[in-house]
Amino acid sequence: MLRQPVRSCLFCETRALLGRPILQPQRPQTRLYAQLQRERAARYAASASQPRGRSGHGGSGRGGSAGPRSRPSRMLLADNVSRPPRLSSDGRPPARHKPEPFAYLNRTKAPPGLEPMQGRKQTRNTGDKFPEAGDVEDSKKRKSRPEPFHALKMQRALSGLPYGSRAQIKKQIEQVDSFEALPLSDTVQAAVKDALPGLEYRIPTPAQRVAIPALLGMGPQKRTRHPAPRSGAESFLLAAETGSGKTLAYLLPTLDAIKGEEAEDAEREATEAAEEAAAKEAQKRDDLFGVEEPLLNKAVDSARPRAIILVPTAELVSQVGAVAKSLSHIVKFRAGPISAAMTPTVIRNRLFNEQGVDVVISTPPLLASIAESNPNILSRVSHLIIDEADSLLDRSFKPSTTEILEKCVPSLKQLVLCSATIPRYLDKYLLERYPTMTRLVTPNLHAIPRRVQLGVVDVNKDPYHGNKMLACADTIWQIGKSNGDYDPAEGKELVPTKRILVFVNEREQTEEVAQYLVKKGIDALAFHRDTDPSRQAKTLASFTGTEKSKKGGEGNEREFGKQSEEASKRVLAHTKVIVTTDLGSRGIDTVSVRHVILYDVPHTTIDFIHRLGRTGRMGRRGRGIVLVGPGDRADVVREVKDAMFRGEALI
Ligand SMILES: Nc1ncnc2c1ncn2[C@@H]1O[C@H](COP(=O)(O)OP(=O)(O)OP(=O)(O)O)[C@@H](O)[C@H]1O
Repeated sequence: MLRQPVRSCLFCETRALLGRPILQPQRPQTRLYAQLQRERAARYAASASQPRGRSGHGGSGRGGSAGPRSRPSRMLLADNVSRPPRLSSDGRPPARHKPEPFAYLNRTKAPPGLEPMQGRKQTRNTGDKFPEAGDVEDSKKRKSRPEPFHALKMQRALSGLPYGSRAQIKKQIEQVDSFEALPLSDTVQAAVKDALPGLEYRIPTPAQRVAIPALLGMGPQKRTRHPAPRSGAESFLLAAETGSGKTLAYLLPTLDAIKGEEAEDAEREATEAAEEAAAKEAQKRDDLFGVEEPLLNKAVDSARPRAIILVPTAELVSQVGAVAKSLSHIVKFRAGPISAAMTPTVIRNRLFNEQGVDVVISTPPLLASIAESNPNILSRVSHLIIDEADSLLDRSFKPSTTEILEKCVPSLKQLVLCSATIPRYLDKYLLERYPTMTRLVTPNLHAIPRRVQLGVVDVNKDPYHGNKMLACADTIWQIGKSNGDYDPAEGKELVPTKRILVFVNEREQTEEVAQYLVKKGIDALAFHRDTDPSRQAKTLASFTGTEKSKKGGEGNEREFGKQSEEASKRVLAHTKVIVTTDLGSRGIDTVSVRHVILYDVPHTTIDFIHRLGRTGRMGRRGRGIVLVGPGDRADVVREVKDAMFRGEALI
């Protein structure tokens, strides 16, 4: 009986019809190829005698378990595949008929005839030849090196300062190693010791070394593109990193200058009075029957300060006012700090004092409104200082700041803008408005102090699962519980209580986060623009180290402790927290703060610098912790962290 053929697929039938393997390659029968075919045929014949496997059409199974009638794999390599090609009689590889399209792959040297042609554009790696293996590696290395500030370049908020200029400034200020080396008068020198009594405070900071000689008209100054004008006020931009003593850097030369002016005025008045007396005497001698003129009381020169310092917040008014007051004991001048947090009576008494006022410290809106009703108040100002200039020339403060500036112009001798950052908008504005302005910058401008470390908490991970408030509370508990942060050998202030600043981006969040922290047994207070001014001062006092008396300190302890004890039984002892916005990040000298938590990733590097600048002040140690939650720019945080690690300036 004729055996029925096994049911097979179209593929097998077609093969049977053709009488040869259907996918037999149509290549020229070279000797090597013929040998390969013979070997394949033998293997095929051997496998055909084996029992049939599962594969219907004789193809090999997937995992390489070839069936009995399986077709040999087309991927099989010839046994002699690794043999080098046979050389011709002159020792060269046999000539090919046709150059294969991929024949030039994997070569490290250009084949003869393919050398670069004359006048052809050369490759970047080697200049005039085909890249060597080493060159290729070099270029790979160059390419693979991650480009710094990739994410930050997208926002690029700060104006740059070349590293060459930084090195030059560093070299220039190296020689000044004491306050005595600075061109300050003896009285001001003596006052420095009074204002900075600690032993560690004997060396001027880079900001002071750069600014003091320049503001006194001595020392090397870096001019902008245009030469300084012969007449009119001199203008300066003092930019130095946070916590670098900028207040004294502008205050000391200003006091020196106004004391000099005062002495000149007194001398001139004395000469004028002597001349007047001599003239009267002569007139009396000539006119025997003349009636003596009655003595008139000279009008008191009240509310006509010689210097004005503008700052953005009431807290800064009291901070700078306190420094000025401590200097005034020796330098002998009258300082009048005024802010909206004071009563109208206090403001009036400070400004319209019958003994006069020499230096007024104020916020721009308040002074602008006073100057509207009393224009005389700005008629004698010779020195105007705009502290935190990046804020005061920003949209919200700019109208009142420029109004004061314009009113001061007729008598102004020196304008000083002071800031920890030079944002690009400020740079542009100053180049247009004050093209001759002298820029006094420090070598570490825009870098976060070296002793500040940055940690990152990934809120998306366990155990927070995106809950930022929980992550914040947990971080604070960990800081509060740790005991390794306070090193008595490190600074004079051994802080028994840990002070932590938490920065949020939106004002509304301050209350929300503070309340949550209180629920978790943490002593936390919200600090924002709408906080009651007297409470604001109390809240900040223990953070800025301005609480002097024990009584005041106890008051603050009570202010802080009250809420958390009410809300929770489990209380984190010896830890105080302020939850604040950018308001708390400008200029406030929070010397006792060792930890700053960035609850939100700041919008720009400007905010990074100011917020992290509340810790690690004046060479102290500090730690910043960023909570990176869902939707936060982790790439920006990574780049800031890398830059801090390398000690580089942010962009
Ligand atoms: N030469 C000095 N040596 C040691 N400490 C100093 C010196 N000059 C100032 N300080 C102290 O450094 C601290 C910071 O000073 P200041 O507030 O002026 O810094 P800043 O540069 O204005 O900071 P910010 O940019 O945050 O406004 C103050 O406590 C001040 O007393």
